[in-house]
Amino acid sequence: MFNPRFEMNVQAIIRITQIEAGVVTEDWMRSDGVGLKMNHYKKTTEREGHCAIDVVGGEDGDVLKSSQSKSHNKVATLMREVHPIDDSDYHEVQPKKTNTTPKPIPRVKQIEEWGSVDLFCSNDEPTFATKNFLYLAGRRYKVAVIAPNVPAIYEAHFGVPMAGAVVNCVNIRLDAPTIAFLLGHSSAAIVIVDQELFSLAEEALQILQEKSKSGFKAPLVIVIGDENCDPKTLEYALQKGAIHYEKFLEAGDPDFMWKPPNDEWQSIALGYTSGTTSSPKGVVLHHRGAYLMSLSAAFVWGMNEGAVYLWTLPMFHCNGWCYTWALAALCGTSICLRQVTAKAVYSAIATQGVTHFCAAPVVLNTIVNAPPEQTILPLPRLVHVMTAGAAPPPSVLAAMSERGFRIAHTYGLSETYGPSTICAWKPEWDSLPLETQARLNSRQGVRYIALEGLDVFDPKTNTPVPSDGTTIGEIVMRGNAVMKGYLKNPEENKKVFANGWFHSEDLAVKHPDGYIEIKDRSKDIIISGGENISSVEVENILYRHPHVLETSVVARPDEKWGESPCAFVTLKPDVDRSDERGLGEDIMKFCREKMPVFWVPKSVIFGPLPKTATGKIQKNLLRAKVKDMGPVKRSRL
Ligand SMILES: Nc1ncnc2c1ncn2[C@@H]1O[C@H](COP(=O)(O)OP(=O)(O)OP(=O)(O)O)[C@@H](O)[C@H]1O
Repeated sequence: MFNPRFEMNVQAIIRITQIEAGVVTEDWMRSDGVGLKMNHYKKTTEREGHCAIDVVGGEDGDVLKSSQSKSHNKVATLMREVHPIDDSDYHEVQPKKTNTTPKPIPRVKQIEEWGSVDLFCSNDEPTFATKNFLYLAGRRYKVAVIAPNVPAIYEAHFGVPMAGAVVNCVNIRLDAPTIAFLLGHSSAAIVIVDQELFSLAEEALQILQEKSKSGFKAPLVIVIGDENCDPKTLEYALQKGAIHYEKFLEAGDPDFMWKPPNDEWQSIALGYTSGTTSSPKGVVLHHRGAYLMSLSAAFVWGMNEGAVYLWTLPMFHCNGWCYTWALAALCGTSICLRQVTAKAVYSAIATQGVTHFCAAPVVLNTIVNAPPEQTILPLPRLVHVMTAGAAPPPSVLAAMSERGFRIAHTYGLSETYGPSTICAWKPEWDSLPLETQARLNSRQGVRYIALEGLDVFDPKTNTPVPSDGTTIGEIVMRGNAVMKGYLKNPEENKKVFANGWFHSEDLAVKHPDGYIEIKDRSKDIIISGGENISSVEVENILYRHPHVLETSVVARPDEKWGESPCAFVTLKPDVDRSDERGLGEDIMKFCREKMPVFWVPKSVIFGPLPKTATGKIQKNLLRAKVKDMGPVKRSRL
């Protein structure tokens, strides 16, 4: 098998709970129960103000809602009769038997009743419906969460796995047909949805029902209310038969004692890739990986107890790179942002004592280009920023450092629980010029501590490339911090785990100091006249042009050279756009001075760049656009 099974009897979530609870009270020693976890939460909150969950909203980043002891255990309670997940889709472990005795319930009658009204459970008595539904759902259920960064999605990261279920946080920027596909593919038994996104979920479920023809089992729908949102969306959801999230919690049993997973290999989370290069694939993560990655997420960043973390990174993206669980382990405070703007980020830093946040490079670009009246500089304290998701241009890293942010650059994928490498800072870099520091820090770096193996392989020989900084190969990983596999996708699993390694499809070089540097994704590399051009390197140079706010370079078909670079550029707001042709020529001239001539983009197109919810530029859409434009006709080179 691709991921070695380990014999140590480690139970991920329990360990995390132990860390939280172990520092606080002897109570914990008596049991691993959730009730005691909550005791801990309560005590810590009262004593030290930790573990609070605040919602910061609006343009101003004001705290809108504070929630200090939400009942993860109650969520878990409601799901207690469910057996462990059957993972037979992707490995051979036999499902474990539960030792709870199922209650006799009128199975058929209930299923019919639930299927009948507006797709949702319409039972007048939510408690009854919920408990019974979960029993009926059996042991193969997943709980989908469709929500921005609000406290409920954080809570779901605990309540759902503690119930033995798998949490599937859905990208909220997807359209209804794609969400319908995901819900159908994962067979979500429960959908927890933010009131603002209820109509989207409703549309998705309608599509799913139509497509399913027969055998459609309507999931139970739970709606998260938020007093800061339009009350009409909540009323509408409730009218449609959705259960109010708070009522759902109230219906739980506070004395419920949760059970650890029987096997550390049991699934904890399902997340779909963002689909920037292909259709979304369901990445299944296990408890052991989540546990190890949560601890190393804190460790590599030198995060201490009591960190104040701003949720700029969506929790639906690789479970917030495992910082959801890491923050609980550290008794950290989570500041949630419904919408990320530069103003809200600076405001939260000023008013909430933020010490850490994670963000894709495009978010950093927004922060450095924020109008001066929105910024709070100098920063009131050192703010640590972790960036990943795309290659950060050195110019953006330098600008962030100038503003007093300390950047940790990491690289990884949904398939590796988020980060797999970190560009570990070397003391000797301290004395280097800022630009050199930024260039060194823009390399992807060295293996994360939780990951057993990471290398750059020659794709033909499957052996490591030399550490010469020039030979390009594919980044491969293996070990605990690699997913179990893609859900219901044996073909892809076979492909990505060929030769006992996970194949990332990212192309990189290894430098003599062992640090890796990504040159491109294999699908993004531009092949012009037989020569490889790294779109990342062309972009990094374009980012140095004074008028360029954002850029992305893709291959355009070229009659003479096969492909040639085409640059999409968003100009800074203060640039005079009356002569776009002149601006394009100026950019090409700038490129000619700074890069080999065959790298120079032959077309420059101005406009906003399409992005995913995680801030990734959607090169697939740009490629489709250049395809429509047709090939470059007469190449002068
Ligand atoms: N620091 C980084 N530098 C360069 N590229 C990065 C960095 N971090 C992440 N990436 C890119 O992001 C990819 C992982 O993204 P993610 O798992 O979010 O989904 P996706 O790969 O965009 O979705 P899909 O596989 O459907 O295209 C990596 O394979 C890599 O190409």
